[in-house]
Amino acid sequence: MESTLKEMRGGESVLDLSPKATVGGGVEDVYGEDCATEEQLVTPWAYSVASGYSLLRDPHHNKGLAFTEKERDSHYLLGLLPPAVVTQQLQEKKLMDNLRKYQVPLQKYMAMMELQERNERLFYKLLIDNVEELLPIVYTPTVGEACQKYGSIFRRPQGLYISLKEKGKVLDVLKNWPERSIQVIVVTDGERILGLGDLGCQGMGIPVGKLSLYTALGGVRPSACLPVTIDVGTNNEQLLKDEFYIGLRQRRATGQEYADLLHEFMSAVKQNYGEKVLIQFEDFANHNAFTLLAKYGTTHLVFNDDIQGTASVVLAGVVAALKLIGGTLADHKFLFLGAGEAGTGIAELIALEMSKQTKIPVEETRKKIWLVDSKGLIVNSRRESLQHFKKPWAHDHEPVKDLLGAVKAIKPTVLIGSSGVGRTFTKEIIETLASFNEKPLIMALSNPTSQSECTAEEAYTWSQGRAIFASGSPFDPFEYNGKVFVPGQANNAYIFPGFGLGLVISGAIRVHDDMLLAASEALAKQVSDENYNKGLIYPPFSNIRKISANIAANVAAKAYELGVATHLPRPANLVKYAESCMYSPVYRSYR
Ligand SMILES: NC(=O)C1=CN([C@@H]2O[C@H](COP(=O)(O)OP(=O)(O)OC[C@H]3O[C@@H](n4cnc5c(N)ncnc54)[C@H](OP(=O)(O)O)[C@@H]3O)[C@@H](O)[C@H]2O)C=CC1
Ligand SMILES: CC(=O)C(=O)O
Ligand SMILES: [Mg+2]
Repeated sequence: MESTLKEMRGGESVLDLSPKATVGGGVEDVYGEDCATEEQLVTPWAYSVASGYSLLRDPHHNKGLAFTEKERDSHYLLGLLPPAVVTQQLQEKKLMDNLRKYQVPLQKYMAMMELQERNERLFYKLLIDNVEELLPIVYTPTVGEACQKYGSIFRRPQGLYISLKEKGKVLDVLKNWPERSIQVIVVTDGERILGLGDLGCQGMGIPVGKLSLYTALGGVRPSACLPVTIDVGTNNEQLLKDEFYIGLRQRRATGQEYADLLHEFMSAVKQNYGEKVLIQFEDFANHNAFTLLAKYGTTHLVFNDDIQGTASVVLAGVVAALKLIGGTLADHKFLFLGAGEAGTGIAELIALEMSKQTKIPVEETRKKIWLVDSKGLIVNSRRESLQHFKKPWAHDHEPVKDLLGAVKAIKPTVLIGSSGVGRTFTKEIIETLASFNEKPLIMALSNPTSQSECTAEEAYTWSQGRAIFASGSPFDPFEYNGKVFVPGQANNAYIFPGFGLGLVISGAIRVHDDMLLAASEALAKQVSDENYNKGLIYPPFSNIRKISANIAANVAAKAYELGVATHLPRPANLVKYAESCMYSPVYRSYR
């Protein structure tokens, strides 16, 4: 190995092989075979060229019937495939026809997961070309049901499972993952999966789904994506009793035990993959999410999708909606149902943007924003008992016990649902909101569809067709009084793929709030007059790769401006550069 490396570097030895040398990290010697001391244990990695039967079973390289005659001959595939040779387009047509025959969304989900494990490029070709049709399958709402039933539908493991049993060995577990050059990790501990609560280890469906969007929507290579589930147990009694449950059968570890495992994971990731790997926290409960973000925000490239990605997408929707509802951001009054990660994250970014636009301090602009939690309106008299992330929102007001009371008292122009509880925007609430707003903006963000604060039909009907409506999970267009209303999807899926791509292409080492604002601005700019005419405040997902390239470019530009970009020199045209970096699912020809 030493001589090979020496040859590669023109004869100059770059490794310190002295007995003192420690096991190295980073990209040069990720697995430490080269610089380990004689006493240290190493992983016996072997590279081989896939051919024959193993080539057909390798999802990264398998092309099924699309292998050409020449490839079949030179890769020992003769006889292993029937004679027909087809194009990727025909494979796509056949699979879409088959998928459309399934009546049950979960069957479609399972068919898509099987495809991902059988032929990765074809999976991404389908997802990219049919994004609006397949997003509700690989993502919300179906992924929620898949997580609930993950144990029963489990066939082959996807992603990396790190449980309390691996305490002290997390670095070794990372080394078991077959890919070495990782750029994006999405990690969950499964405690707040969408609005479905604690699904423990079965939350794995979320990092897997999010990362498939990183590739399909943002163009990050699949091999650079690593889904991780940290299993510290579950407090979900139903799962603990479920014979098919795939996780640790114990109640959740908390306190120091929890913090230690998370810290070991964060340290091992940095040691193994270096400084520039993006770690996206996903669907952690809020009592851990804010702490983890604050703790690792200064030492790692971390991003909390539920707090920050959601904030960026909602701010973009609100800014775009101003064209329809009128006024500036600071002219509006916001009321949230739900004061957790999503609610307070969005509120803070809106207040920040208002402050930037008006030059009024953020402590003042926050006063335009009100939040309701399970105990009612967040007001000053509750301050002492509030969790830290709610305190900035405790304004002077008498106590109000519920949302209807808050709508009447505050008279918001914008109503945002981030409670995780379905059907909480009742007829009376929407009618009251519509009674003092010509065009109320209603965003029912909670996922999956069952947890949406109201349906599109309810929002349009109860506001007599005046509401501008967007929701976290998709709703079909709805006809009211002869007019078709198209609801937008206010989901962080618009942001995180492009945001992550922007970090990767600039080699950013830290995330900054200004990058969230940059992403938001890029998204809002993509809404066209044609979209506005349909009542949409987001562009269609069918344009998502172009949208992601623009978001990535704006985020990367901000990273360069802030001096946290390490990919130098800065490419002149960042949109073109982002596009040129995107993964294409088209089959490659094999020699
Ligand atoms: N569309 C999108 O892109 C995104 C959507 N979401 C969705 O938002 C929802 C919330 O997520 P997140 O913020 O992380 O969750 P959290 O658990 O952090 O916050 C939930 C908040 O809702 C409040 N709440 C719960 N039940 C009620 C109720 N009956 N009445 C009033 N308030 C209530 C809680 O109150 P208390 O604090 O008193 O317990 C808490 O403040 C989820 O459904 C999630 O799927 C999240 C991220 C992105
Ligand atoms: C969309 C998302 O991240 C959530 O609902 O948690
Ligand atoms: Mg989430």
